[in-house]
Amino acid sequence: MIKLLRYLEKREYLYIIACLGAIILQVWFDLKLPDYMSEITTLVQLESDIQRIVIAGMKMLLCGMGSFVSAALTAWFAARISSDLSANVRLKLFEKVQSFSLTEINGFTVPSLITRSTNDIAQIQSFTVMGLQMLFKAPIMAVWAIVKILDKSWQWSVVTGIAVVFIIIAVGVLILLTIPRFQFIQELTDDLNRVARENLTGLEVIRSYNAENSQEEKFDDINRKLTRHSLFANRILGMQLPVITMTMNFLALTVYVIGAMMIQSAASTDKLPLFSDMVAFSAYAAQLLLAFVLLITIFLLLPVTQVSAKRINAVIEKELSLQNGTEKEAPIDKKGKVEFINVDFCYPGTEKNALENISFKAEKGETVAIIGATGAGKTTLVNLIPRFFDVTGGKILVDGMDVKKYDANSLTEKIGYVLQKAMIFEGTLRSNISFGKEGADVEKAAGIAQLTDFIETLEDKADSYVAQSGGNLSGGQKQRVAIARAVARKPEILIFDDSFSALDYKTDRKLRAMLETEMADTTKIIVAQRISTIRKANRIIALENGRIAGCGTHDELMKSCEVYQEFAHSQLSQEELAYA
Ligand SMILES: Nc1ncnc2c1ncn2[C@@H]1O[C@H](COP(=O)(O)OP(=O)(O)OP(=O)(O)O)[C@@H](O)[C@H]1O
Repeated sequence: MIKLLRYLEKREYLYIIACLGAIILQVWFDLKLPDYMSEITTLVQLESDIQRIVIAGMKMLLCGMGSFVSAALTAWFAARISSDLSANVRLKLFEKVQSFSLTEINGFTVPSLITRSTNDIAQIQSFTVMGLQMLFKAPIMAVWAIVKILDKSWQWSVVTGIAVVFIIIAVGVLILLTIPRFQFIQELTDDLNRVARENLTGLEVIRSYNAENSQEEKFDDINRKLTRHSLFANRILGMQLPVITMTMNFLALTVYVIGAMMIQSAASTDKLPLFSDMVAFSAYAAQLLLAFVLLITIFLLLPVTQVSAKRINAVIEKELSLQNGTEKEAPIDKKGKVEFINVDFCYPGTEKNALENISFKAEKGETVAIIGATGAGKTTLVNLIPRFFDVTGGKILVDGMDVKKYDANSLTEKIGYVLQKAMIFEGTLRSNISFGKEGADVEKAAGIAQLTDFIETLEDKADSYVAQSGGNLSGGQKQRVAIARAVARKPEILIFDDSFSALDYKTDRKLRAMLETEMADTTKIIVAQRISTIRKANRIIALENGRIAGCGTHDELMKSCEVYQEFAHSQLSQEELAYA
């Protein structure tokens, strides 16, 4: 938690000082108030002038108002500081996650990164807002109140001491009983979110398989557990206030009983000061108890917050597995050239190489295709070019320079990557196509990606609204938007990871023809399952279990590569080849 405080800025430290000032003021007002109570009691007993009583009453009222104003100021400053701190931490976390490679993201997992950026930060924020008020106020209040009561009577001090010990134990036990439950509740909430999310995203599948009942059972099971544990935790926690009130009442009663006995046996001149002291003492004792309740609450909540702080720090301090290079450009002008030299790759945490001894070249403007069975390593291979992962053996050169030497932005600037699953952002078709490239020629890119006909049917053309994840687009439209986005960057290298699979044969053919003419100088690396898509490639790499089974043109592979022949024969009977 302390580590996170480094994200406070100068302005917030000033707020902390102001907050501290407001707290001291509030404690002063709170503890000054019983003095006037005692004064009024004495004045009433002595049947003094009503004016003096009113003045003392006014002072008491002012103390009450002063306490209210300083408490409000404390809350204002605390809210400001905690909001600023969480905003700074959230930004830091976001920036760090942006710099992660897939290794780190897979290591933490996406749901966990989301929870850390939301729930864990919310926990820090609520602890800070509470902590700032309690952590400062409680010790000041406790010490001040002890100083005030010590010179009164040792009998009163002893019963107050007993009440303090009792309340520390009672509140402590109650909180300790509930903390593990709350941690469990957090896990169950995650589970509930997971099932609810699965339900919403898989609605069509659930309906078409009549699986509503089994989904409902899953939900019901977690929901029941959550309700049971929440009920237990809240019932226990609900006991806290009655225990505190009961202890305070008992303390007040005992102070009055002891006071009554002391007054009875005191000399008549001491009776009145003793009575006033008793009134003031019970008010101080109540404040002292409250201070300890605050302290114990904050100390017991600290471990839970500590867990959140550790989870956040783990992300912020995570060492990047990919070190960014410094070179912006390769020393020799070989634009668009990609070369794999004896590349091996093994996923973190696995033992078997996903790729082994991969070597091939793609010259500027060439089309190199990669084909292979499911799990052969096609996606893994193309993911290594923009450095989503680093090779574990051999090297990859882009424009003649090792990809590890490039500054990350300079490398990605050269590459237009279309993922297997098209990623669409909420916005417009235009914002999606020009994504990451201001001033991109959206209409031209849309033309190459065979989107123009579709755009023309829309009322707002390229400025038409696109829902989150492309919810209002078809699979093929999404893929074409993603292709247009990659093309709009005018990259040196275009990578298509099975990006034509959702297109009909005719659109696929037209799109490839446009790529050949309009992007003639761009190197194209195409992962595909259809022979028709890659038949005309300059080079085709047939992958089998992470190794190259054959490399050459379609005709060469048809003669020499068994893996490729199997692919071709399985598709020859289909219309596909005829369209190629
Ligand atoms: N993040 C990962 N961690 C561990 N192993 C992985 C990971 N991603 C893929 N693999 C494994 O690496 C191998 C190659 O996977 P890859 O996704 O590259 O195959 P692919 O040829 O693209 O398959 P498909 O055509 O089905 O997309 C598979 O055995 C897969 O299980």
